[in-house]
Amino acid sequence: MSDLLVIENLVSGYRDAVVINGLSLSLEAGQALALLGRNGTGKTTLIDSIMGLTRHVSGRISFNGEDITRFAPERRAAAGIGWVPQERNIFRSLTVEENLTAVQRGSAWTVERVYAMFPRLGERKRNLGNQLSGGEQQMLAVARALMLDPKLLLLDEPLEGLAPIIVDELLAAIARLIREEKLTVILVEQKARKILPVTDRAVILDRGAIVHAATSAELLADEAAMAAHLSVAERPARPRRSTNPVPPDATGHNAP
Ligand SMILES: Nc1ncnc2c1ncn2[C@@H]1O[C@H](COP(=O)(O)OP(=O)(O)OP(=O)(O)O)[C@@H](O)[C@H]1O
Repeated sequence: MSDLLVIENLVSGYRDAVVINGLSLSLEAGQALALLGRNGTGKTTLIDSIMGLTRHVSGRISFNGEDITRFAPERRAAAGIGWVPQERNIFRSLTVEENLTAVQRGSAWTVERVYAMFPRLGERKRNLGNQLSGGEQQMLAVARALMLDPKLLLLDEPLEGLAPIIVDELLAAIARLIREEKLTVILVEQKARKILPVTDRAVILDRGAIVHAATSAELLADEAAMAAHLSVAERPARPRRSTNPVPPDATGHNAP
């Protein structure tokens, strides 16, 4: 398989601040990469740099055989890079269906195909964006990105702040995009153990550089690397009795 994305010695950041420090990374078409690391290690800055939203200092980014280093964000999107930022970019005053058709490129991804991937969106197709739960908004944000028929999908902490039941539903859809649709994906997440089962490879960032790279299966089995580079909260969950008799809010909002 050929590399869809190649990043060579990238240095980038914001105004005077250099955040990404000479990072190199390549991703084959059809691969899914987990982009991991503690808070503030540069994950979002790397995603934003791939999208052309940061200050470029030096280095090179190639996508689908083309040097896109100097491309504006819209040109990168047109070249096939789909982006779902942490802020869930959806039109809140449009219905679910209008959100989808507003961005459709007459591509492989139709509204019906999106509803087959996210049945919950089909059920809510006449609801406005601002009437959706957090989890539904996140599904809609991913679905909108799909309507642009991306070759590479960048997902920046899509699971953050969602109730466990919605996390599992969204993760199952992302897993289908990776395994069945063979979409190339970079998935940013704090909870490594949640996403490593659905990705092929993983890199861990610290201070804007890759400090560990492995297959996802290797990293999942590597307690020492997890402990060294990821948060303490990333220890395997032990079964324990619930102290809270109220189940989490199944709408996707955090339980109080
Ligand atoms: N707009 C900005 N201007 C200047 N510095 C920024 C800006 N955004 C982020 N930074 C800095 O860049 C560094 C990396 O932040 P970044 O958001 O990329 O980390 P992250 O790994 O995605 O963290 P998190 O998991 O908390 O989102 C941090 O030190 C942060 O303070």
